[in-house]
Amino acid sequence: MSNAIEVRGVTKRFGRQTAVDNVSLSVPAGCVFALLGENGAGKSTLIRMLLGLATPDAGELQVLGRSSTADGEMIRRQVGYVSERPTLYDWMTAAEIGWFTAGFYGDGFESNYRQLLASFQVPADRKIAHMSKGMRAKVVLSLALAHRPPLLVMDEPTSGLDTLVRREFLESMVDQAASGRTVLLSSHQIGEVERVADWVAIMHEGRLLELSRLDQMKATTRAWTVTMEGAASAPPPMGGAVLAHSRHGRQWQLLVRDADLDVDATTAQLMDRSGVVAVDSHTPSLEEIFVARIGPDGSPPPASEPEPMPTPWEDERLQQL
Ligand SMILES: Nc1ncnc2c1ncn2[C@@H]1O[C@H](COP(=O)(O)OP(=O)(O)OP(=O)(O)O)[C@@H](O)[C@H]1O
Repeated sequence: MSNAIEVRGVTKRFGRQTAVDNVSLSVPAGCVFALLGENGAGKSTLIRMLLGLATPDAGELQVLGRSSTADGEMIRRQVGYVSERPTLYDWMTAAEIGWFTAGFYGDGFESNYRQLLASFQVPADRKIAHMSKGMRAKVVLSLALAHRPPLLVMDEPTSGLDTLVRREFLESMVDQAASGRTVLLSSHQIGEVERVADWVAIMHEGRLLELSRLDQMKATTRAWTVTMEGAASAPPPMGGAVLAHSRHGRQWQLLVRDADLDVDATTAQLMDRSGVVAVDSHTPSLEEIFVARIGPDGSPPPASEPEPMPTPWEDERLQQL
């Protein structure tokens, strides 16, 4: 199993601001990998370094086996990139932009591009200036895919699009991954990312807080509601790491990470404790996990640090793929 992207100990500073702080991660080939984080978390800076558009102060980045610092131009030729603020020539039609861009790529670009436009139902003879945001986004995606890149990198591709177009866009990401392409997606749309991502990394103030397969993250994390007889001043003790806790009257709400999670046994143990009258639990959404890790107002999480999740290169199951 090869990795499409390798990032090792990467730091990037702008003056006194550390935009990316000692980040290491791997993106396995053929998956949809989502980079989540609030504004200013460092996602775009990391993506720009991967594509050789910014230089790290420390660490190494590799994309498709090439060094981002030494081979940035070659990487940008191989990768399909949708930037946060893509620019298109407004006075061109969709077809003219394809013809223009084809000059930078090899044979087949223009016919692939025309097919992609047709599949997204974008009229080739329409001027960019006369298109909706959603239609422009589809032109940008068609341009990024027309040279059939093995890796598609998208920085907030769905921001500003309406729900239906966002959904269509993200579903096409899953199709891309199903056809063997790797997709790196940076996004604020946590609910939608949850529907498409295989792997999730959560960044906060330049640091990587979570890195895991999404299914593994959800299988090892549980949201508990424990109702007490009276207002207890401390939450009930839990096995595993408490990512966040809060109290509402007689109820404690806890988000707990436990690699050896046994819901029935934990429920029974909690019910056995004096003062506990009811225990309820559910698998948390990615958004609940995100908020617990980042803190509701962007502040650091209040409770104990969780065990780090296995990194892609340590995850035995992944190595067997
Ligand atoms: N060229 C630059 N010069 C100075 N500071 C920068 C520069 N680029 C980014 N930063 C700062 O680095 C930090 C990380 O920014 P970055 O754009 O990477 O975050 P982000 O996670 O992509 O946020 P957003 O989702 O808002 O785009 C921010 O504090 C930002 O202001």
